[in-house]
Amino acid sequence: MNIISRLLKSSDREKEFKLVVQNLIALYKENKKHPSRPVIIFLITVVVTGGISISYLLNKIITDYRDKRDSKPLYRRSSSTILQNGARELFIPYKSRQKRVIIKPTDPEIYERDKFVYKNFVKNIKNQGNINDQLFSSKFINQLIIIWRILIPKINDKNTLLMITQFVFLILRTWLSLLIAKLDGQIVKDIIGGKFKNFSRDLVYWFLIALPASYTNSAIKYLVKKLAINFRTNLIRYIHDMYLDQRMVYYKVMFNNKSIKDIDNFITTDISRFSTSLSSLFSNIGKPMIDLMFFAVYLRDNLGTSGITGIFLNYFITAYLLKTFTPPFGKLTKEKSNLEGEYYNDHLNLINNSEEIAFYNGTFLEKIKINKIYNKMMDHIFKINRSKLSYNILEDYILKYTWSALGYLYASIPIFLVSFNQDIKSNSSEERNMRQFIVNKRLMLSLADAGSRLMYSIKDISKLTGYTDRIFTLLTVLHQAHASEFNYGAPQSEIHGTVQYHYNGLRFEKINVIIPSSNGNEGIKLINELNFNLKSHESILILGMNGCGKTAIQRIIAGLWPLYDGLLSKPNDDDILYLPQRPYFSKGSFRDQIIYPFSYSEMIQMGINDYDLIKILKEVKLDYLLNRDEDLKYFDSFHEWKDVLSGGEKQRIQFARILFKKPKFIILDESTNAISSDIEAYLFDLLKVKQFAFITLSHRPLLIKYHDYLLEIQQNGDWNFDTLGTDSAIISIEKEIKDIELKLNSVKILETRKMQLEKYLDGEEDEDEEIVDQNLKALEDKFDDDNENNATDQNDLNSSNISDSAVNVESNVGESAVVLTGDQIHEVD
Ligand SMILES: Nc1ncnc2c1ncn2[C@@H]1O[C@H](COP(=O)(O)OP(=O)(O)OP(=O)(O)O)[C@@H](O)[C@H]1O
Repeated sequence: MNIISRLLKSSDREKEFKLVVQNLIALYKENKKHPSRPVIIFLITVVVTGGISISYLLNKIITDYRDKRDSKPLYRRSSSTILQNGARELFIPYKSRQKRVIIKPTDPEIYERDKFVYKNFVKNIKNQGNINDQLFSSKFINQLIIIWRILIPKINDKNTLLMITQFVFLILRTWLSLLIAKLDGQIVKDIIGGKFKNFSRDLVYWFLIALPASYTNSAIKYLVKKLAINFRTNLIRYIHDMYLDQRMVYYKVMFNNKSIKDIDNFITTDISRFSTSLSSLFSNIGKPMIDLMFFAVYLRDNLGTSGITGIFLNYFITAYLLKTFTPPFGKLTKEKSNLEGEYYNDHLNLINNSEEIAFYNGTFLEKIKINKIYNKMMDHIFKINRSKLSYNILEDYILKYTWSALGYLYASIPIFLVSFNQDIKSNSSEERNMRQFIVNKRLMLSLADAGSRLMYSIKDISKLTGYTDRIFTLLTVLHQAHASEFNYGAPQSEIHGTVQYHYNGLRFEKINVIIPSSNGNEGIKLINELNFNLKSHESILILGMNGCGKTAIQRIIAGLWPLYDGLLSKPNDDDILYLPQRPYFSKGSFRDQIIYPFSYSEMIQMGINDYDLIKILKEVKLDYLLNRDEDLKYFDSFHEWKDVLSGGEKQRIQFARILFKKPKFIILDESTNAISSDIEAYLFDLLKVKQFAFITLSHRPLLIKYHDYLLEIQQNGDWNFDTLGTDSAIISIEKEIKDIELKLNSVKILETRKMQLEKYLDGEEDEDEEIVDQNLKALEDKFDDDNENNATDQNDLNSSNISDSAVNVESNVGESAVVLTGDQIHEVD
């Protein structure tokens, strides 16, 4: 009450205020007499870092104790089970127990929402025209903001905690630097003053302070790496969940008209570079910023406002100069990543197709190609280095030398000023000056170091703009291909076919089979208004010349190609098994090849064991493989299966997959052309006996006899549909007779030629040479005629290796101008 009444009187209030100010000034002066209080600061630091370490240790001891108490015997379990909600369940061995980790898939809603964000961004950029992609341009910042949502999806994310912890450590480190600078000055003062006792005490402080200092440094480095890994994992999960889901983006992406080259390189390399670059940028910028603030406040007391203004003016001029002369690192880095990706892919292509290239003797051509891209990459790297050279000279001159000189200048200002003012030189003032100089110099150097690190990070940001742009492009392209209304580059109005699911059969109604266009044009039509209906347990042979569009039908059924028009009725996707022209073999055991695309744990869940697999192998006549190799007996052998198995064996493994999965419908694309005819007949009979409904795509009329219907596709896109019934065997036999006649003819030609050659070599004159020539000509003409009639027949019997008959030979996503079908490749050969 007393105070309040006094406050009410203004004169008293004035007195009171003066008193407070006087007290404060006295306190400040008192404090100035003991400017260095390293002990207190040191103690606080030790308490803070000690507190963190002790709580960490306690936590560890408690969890270790709990682990021991609850420990269960360690047993191996499948490490990746897919739960019903699509989440992955992992069991990770952890100390003496197993840790269960659940990884939830990205919510599909997020993709639907994000799709529009990327779409609008691209639209806006288009409208705004060519935007500068250099440092801090709006494009970079906006791209980063959009990607940021993937890196840190919610505020209370563990990455936010990591960033805050990193921030705390950065402040702690700056604080420790300040402390070390003071202690440094103090030690020099002790030495000059010859105060051994103080010197020894300060040295002990020095060693003690080194403990939290080194801990802090390592902690920051660790946190930067941890954050980079977390960023990468978040991005990769987001991308994998989109790239590898039911919509088969990894396939469709090649039809995106904005497609990118070497998508694999984007996913495997660029994401890692982006994450590292971003997380280290946080500490690269954060630390010098904190340093600048702390040191500037401290130095202001010693150097005065004009000194500190000078320093900052210095910074701004430097930043301006460096920014002006910075080469476009973002663009250069982006281009470098592209070239590195191409170079890597060329090597990958060489390894993947080594046998084929070796047979063709294509080494020289491949070498030229690889060297060419390598040289291009090196030219580019040289260009970057050249542009860096002049920039580095400027950078070094300013940051290393000019700044140090200015640092000395600023650090000496207070000393000279004091000396000029006082003009007295006592021992104690010299000591004080020395101490102050040492402290100022150290802080100035730290300030310069902080400033230069901030300037160096201009280069890092510039590089980050390049990585960000690449990641953003990747995400945009993936979102486009992932959209449910993905239009394969065609105008949206072009795609209006209807797909009906859960149909107990397979029905095509007025479906035009069209090659999707990836450049926004209307696609090329292969088959006109196709109609057919296949019920369960029935079979159909789709016969046609190479490139007429047989595999295209399969692609439409599988949803890889769009349904431009008509109605497609099909069973559930789980009820259909597609056997591609080129069998695929995954990395894994022999068992994994038979049960593909199922996993071992799924096989167990299905109630199937290795004995059942042996039965299956017996049925497809592959059981001899099991006796060949001790490992194979137990299905646990690991090999490069695509190289180890013969063409026919690979195709028979495909039949084993049918017997394992037991689908209702099977689509076989040239799936028996490497199998001997007796086994081929046996396998088709097996399909009939087991009552599978199947569609065979082939150019071999010999297969007619195994089917109920025949769909013949003409070169012009027209087609005929026939019900075969009992006729099938007759038609098939007729075709076979023609085939044998054809072969007989060719043998006759060869025989006649051989006779001619023998006579010629024996030096005999052939009186009837002309007659022989005429006969030969007649035979050859007949051969050509027959051949034309049996055009669809010509390639069948000698196809020995199915792996040669690739469906597509295009290697680079986005370059799908013309794609050769398997047999077109043989023809070109
Ligand atoms: N992604 C693509 N881009 C452009 N054209 C393609 C693409 N895929 C296939 N084609 C073309 O479509 C046509 C039909 O291909 P498809 O694979 O259906 O032939 P096919 O009848 O199965 O031939 P084969 O009997 O040789 O296997 C071919 O001319 C092929 O070059």
